[in-house]
Amino acid sequence: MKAAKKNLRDMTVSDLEGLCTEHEVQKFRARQVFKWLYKGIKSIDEMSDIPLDFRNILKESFYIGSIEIEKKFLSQKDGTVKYLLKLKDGNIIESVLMKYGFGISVCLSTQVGCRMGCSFCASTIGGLIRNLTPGEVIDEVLTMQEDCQERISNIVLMGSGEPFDNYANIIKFLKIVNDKDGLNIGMRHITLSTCGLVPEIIKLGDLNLQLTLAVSLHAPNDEIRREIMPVANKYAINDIIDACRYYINKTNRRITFEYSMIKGVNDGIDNAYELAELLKGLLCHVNLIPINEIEESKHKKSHMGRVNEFKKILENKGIEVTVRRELGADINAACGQLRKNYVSNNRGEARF
Ligand SMILES: C[S@@+](CC[C@H](N)C(=O)[O-])C[C@H]1O[C@@H](n2cnc3c(N)ncnc32)[C@H](O)[C@@H]1O
Ligand code: SF4
Repeated sequence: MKAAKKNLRDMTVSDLEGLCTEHEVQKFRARQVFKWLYKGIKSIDEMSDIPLDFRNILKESFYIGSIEIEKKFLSQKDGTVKYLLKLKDGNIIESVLMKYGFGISVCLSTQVGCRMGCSFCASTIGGLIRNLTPGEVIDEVLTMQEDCQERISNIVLMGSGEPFDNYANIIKFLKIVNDKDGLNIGMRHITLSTCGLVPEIIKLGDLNLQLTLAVSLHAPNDEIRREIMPVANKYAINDIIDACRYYINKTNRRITFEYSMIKGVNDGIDNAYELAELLKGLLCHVNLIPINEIEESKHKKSHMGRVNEFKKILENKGIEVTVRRELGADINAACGQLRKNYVSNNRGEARF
């Protein structure tokens, strides 16, 4: 049986060079083909300077990916746009476009669903359906860029899914995004957020990519973390902090710790002191986020007064803190909420 065709945007320049070698085509054609993929073409036939023979070879095994906009929601409050995007196989993902003073930032999904089971997160309801390919994540960017008619300058991998649970594809995605003939977005304009998979934090540190790593900590100790994040049964908080220290030493980059504040669970004054102690001496920044409540979870958001008290304690201990601005609050702000409301599914169990 013939293998299914692949999205040509899954290929890095070196993958395409491999293809050239395989078909005895001159290597420089690889970059030529790659360049075309980011010039807005919809078919391989539009690659006018690529010899017909090679175009035919490409057409046998590849197509140029595209994603359909299924629905679009525009926030009346701040101009944030949330998209429900339909993949080739019919799966739905959500992506968000935000306008800031410095440019346009997009928040991308890396998987269809997620298997990590965090108790406050809508993305994990229904479990993991499948990983996104590098080209599909690229196509999220291109679809939003075409729709808004402006260049996207910043990327955050903070939509549905755990990027480190799809490590190889996400590294490929980063290479393509960063390539001057790809999307030409500098690593310093990219943030990757993880729930704290220790081996992958170390592997990424070894690559020294200069992107911003955000670690979703959400608790100052293992006991509270295990209550809300099943992944904490696999990786202890001290091992995460050690991996972060390794990452900082390798890259010289400041790490962001995400701390979603849940009333009565992780927002105690003692929790703030414990967190300050845990992060003492680390090159880091803490982002406090009052959780977005979702109907499937009993968690409630912390009062703003408590969030500010928590912030002050960390600041007094010398830790840099911001309280994250809530964008698109009027259009299902919690990540995964739009998709979940659109696709009805059974709750998936985390496997730890
Ligand atoms: C959806 S996750 C995707 C990236 C990665 N899986 C992670 O957990 O860091 C991005 C961030 O959104 C946070 N998040 C998820 N659900 C939330 C909610 N209901 N309220 C506030 N933050 C939430 C996560 O904890 C994480 O910091
Ligand atoms: S917070 Fe991140 S890791 Fe946890 S369930 Fe949501 S997407 Fe997955």
